[in-house]
Amino acid sequence: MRFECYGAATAFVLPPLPTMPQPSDVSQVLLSVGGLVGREVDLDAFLHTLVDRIAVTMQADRGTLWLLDPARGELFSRAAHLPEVSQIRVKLGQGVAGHVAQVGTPVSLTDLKGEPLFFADIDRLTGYRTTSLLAVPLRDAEGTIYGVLQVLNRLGGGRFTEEDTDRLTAIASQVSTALQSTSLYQELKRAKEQPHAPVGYFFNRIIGESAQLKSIYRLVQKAAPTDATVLLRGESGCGKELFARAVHVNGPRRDKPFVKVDCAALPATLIENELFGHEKGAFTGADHRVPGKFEAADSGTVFIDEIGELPLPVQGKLLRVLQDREFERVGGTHTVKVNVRIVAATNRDLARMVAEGKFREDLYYRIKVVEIVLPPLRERGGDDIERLARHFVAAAAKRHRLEQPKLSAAALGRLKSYRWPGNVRELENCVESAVVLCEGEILEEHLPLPTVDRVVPVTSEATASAAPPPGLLPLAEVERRHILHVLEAVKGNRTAAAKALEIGRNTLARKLKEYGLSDEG
Ligand SMILES: Nc1ncnc2c1ncn2[C@@H]1O[C@H](COP(=O)(O)OP(=O)(O)OP(=O)(O)O)[C@@H](O)[C@H]1O
Repeated sequence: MRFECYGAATAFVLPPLPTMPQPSDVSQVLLSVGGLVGREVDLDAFLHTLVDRIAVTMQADRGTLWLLDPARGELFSRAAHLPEVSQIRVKLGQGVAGHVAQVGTPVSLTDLKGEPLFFADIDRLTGYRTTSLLAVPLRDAEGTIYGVLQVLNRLGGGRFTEEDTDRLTAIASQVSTALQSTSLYQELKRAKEQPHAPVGYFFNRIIGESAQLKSIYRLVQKAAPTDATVLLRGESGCGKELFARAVHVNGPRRDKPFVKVDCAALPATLIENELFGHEKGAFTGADHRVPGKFEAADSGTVFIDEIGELPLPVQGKLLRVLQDREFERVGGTHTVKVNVRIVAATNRDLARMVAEGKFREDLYYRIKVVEIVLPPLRERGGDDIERLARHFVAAAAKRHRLEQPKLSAAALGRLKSYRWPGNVRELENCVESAVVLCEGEILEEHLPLPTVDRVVPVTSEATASAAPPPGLLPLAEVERRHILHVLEAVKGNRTAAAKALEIGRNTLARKLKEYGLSDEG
């Protein structure tokens, strides 16, 4: 069994269930859930609501929707009351769910001690104590099993009755019908058509259905199961790290560490140390041997973010890791062998850096074995912007425990027409701010967006003009906003911001002061 943590997200913690819910009948669960399907905004949220409702209807403490990953012969928890871990995977035939998926008949258990079907490892690892359990198979329109619906711990004690089994079976058949109108169904269909393409948690936190993103999903699906080095290119905030994680969790190293090194966040002098570690006595104050990220990631993946910032001497050392999987720690002579996959990302034009002698050509070719170019948000089309915006509205409302606001047509129009220089990260921040500031409905005025998007037409003539046409921003304002965008894009890292702006850190500090922006951090 494996526990997997997808992406940066931590386990999905659900609000507590109401105590002792009133029993309601099957049609009632599905009636309420049916309404949600039509408004599927976020598949994760939808599935969790579904599991919530099922648990309440079945008077159970917890519920799990397991799905089958045919390529690996495993079941994975696609949505569950599972605050302890992100996901559980079990082999077909393993545990009650694995058994039900294999034989296709429901199982109800109460006396779990010594029960051979019960896989106690899950309880041991989560710390949850299962006292009763009911699991039924989920079948598609042709009757093929593709998952299991399971509830745990009947409220008030005792076992799940035969009537409960019938009720959960009826729910399972209706859940299957409901799922057919979600993108999950497409995912399952795809898995059937391509039996070697495993399914599950691959893109489940990546929002986007545009043609560009779909072709990227296909590329990731091809590249991930291999050990090929992947280079992700794209503007800041367009999802490079998210896709780097998708490459990792979809590959054979998914159970091993995913270790990130952000070259833009580190002074050049420290990058070598960070990647390769150092020996005791390597420099003043080095009183222990400290392993670097490559050692920490052994057997896993090292994600090198902003690889274009790597100083030339360190580039040589990285090349050796890529060629021979070995290196020496800083200040050491002992050769360390590592087994890592490398995924790198950049928003720089590496080919140009090669031409300018700033990036080693041999390293460039070594890292771009598979090159994935992520489109800027503005090129992904209005539909993807809308999907992302709705997803972020729901996520921000949940995070801040606010009622989910509506998104007015005008606000949505504005979001769709804006150019998003900071890409998805900027959209995420913009929507979050609007969710916090609005009252029940996000209007255009709640969106912290400039009234004029394009900085190009704003010239010194415009600012000098005695009567500038309305709507044109003063140059200083454009600069102020641009600095803010850049800072947001680099998560407030001033060294990285100064680099992106091609100005010194001191100049940046001066400008921040000048524009009344925080001088901190
Ligand atoms: N397709 C997407 N679906 C959902 N969230 C996304 C998507 N793309 C990006 N995000 C979110 O936007 C933010 C920025 O994404 P990420 O950090 O992966 O971008 P990046 O390209 O690596 O940025 P940088 O170059 O600045 O490091 C994150 O919070 C991420 O979760």
